[in-house]
Amino acid sequence: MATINFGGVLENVVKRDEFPLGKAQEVLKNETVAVIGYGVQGPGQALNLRDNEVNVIVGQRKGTGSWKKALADGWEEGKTLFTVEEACDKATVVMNLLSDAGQIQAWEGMKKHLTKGKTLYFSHGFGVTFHEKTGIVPPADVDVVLVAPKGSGTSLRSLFLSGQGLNSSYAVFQDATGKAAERALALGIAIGSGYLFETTFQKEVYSDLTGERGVLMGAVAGIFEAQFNVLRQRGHSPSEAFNETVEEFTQSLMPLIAENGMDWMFANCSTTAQRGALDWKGKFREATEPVLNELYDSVVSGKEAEIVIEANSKADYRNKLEEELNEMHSSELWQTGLEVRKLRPTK
Ligand SMILES: NC(=O)c1ccc[n+]([C@@H]2O[C@H](COP(=O)([O-])OP(=O)(O)OC[C@H]3O[C@@H](n4cnc5c(N)ncnc54)[C@H](O)[C@@H]3O)[C@@H](O)[C@H]2O)c1
Ligand SMILES: CC(C)(O)[C@@H](O)C(=O)O
Ligand SMILES: [Mg+2]
Ligand SMILES: [Mg+2]
Repeated sequence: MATINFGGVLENVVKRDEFPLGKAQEVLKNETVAVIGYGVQGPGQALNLRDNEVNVIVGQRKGTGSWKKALADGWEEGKTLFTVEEACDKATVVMNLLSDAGQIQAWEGMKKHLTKGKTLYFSHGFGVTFHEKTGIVPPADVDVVLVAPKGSGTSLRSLFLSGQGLNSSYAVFQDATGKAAERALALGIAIGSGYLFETTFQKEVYSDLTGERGVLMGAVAGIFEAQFNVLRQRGHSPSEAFNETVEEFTQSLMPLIAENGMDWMFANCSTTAQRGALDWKGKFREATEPVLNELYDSVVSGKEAEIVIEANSKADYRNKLEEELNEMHSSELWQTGLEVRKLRPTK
């Protein structure tokens, strides 16, 4: 553990140099780790574990698109690729990476195989925190831990391959063996996390649901649409509206924020831009803070969880999501984006 001063607040975090991969491999050397679910997070975590020489198998519904993806990634049926229940039976560490709604449907079948001393792992606090809605109550004699990468499974894999890492939070919900924290950290390192920060299942799900509905996805999508619409309605061309809203943000200014913070990005823009942005930033904060509080309340009350469970438990939930994504894809904003991306010079 390292104690880091985050802008005046001291926090303990776990870095790779204190919990090196060798230590993680040692902790996991006698374990059979089953990654259950091969959607987005499943492949990222399973492939990183495999490359880190952890004994890992995959459990997935047979015949699905995800099953085919697992085969294409080199998992072998009957050797390293099994049905969900078979994999849970073989495993000593069960990594539940089914979709959050899928976890409800699969729970009774999985629970049978969670025998004394095994570890049950999640990458979200959803199922356990909202147990009244999900029915997910782990047996008392298993360790229950969480490692939640703060980003897409796709980035978890690509950052691993480029030698970097995605930060993750970790939590222990139940320590039946006295080894739960060590196991969580070992798994966190072995899946390719950058640094790990401690949380609880409840705090993880509250912050995660807020973040993705807010700044990370919902808010950014909404504010892009709003500004693009205003510029188009005021007579600007698609090129101008898109470049001034999205392309400049992702290609020029966002990387500067990532590199050295917001003030650094501001400092690399004109004094004209800095003056105006500093003046308008407060208005945007005031306009959005009530919306974010409304969102947080909706998360805490369980309403967001209910919406997700209700929508994503339907047989055709994927079609419905795809339809909505297609609508986004075919909008003038994102069709402009499609063409603008093609116009990016290549080496
Ligand atoms: N997507 C991400 O990058 C990401 C990031 C951090 C945390 N998480 C968390 O990780 C977990 C997995 O998320 P995901 O986005 O990879 O999931 P996903 O939506 O891609 O689904 C994963 C798999 O679940 C399977 N599945 C769905 N319903 C099922 C059922 N009833 N029985 C058996 N299998 C079923 C699907 O076949 C799919 O392969 C979730 O808890 C999620 O909140 C995801
Ligand atoms: C990648 C995200 C948004 O961070 C994750 O929380 C998810 O649910 O997919
Ligand atoms: Mg999430
Ligand atoms: Mg998240």
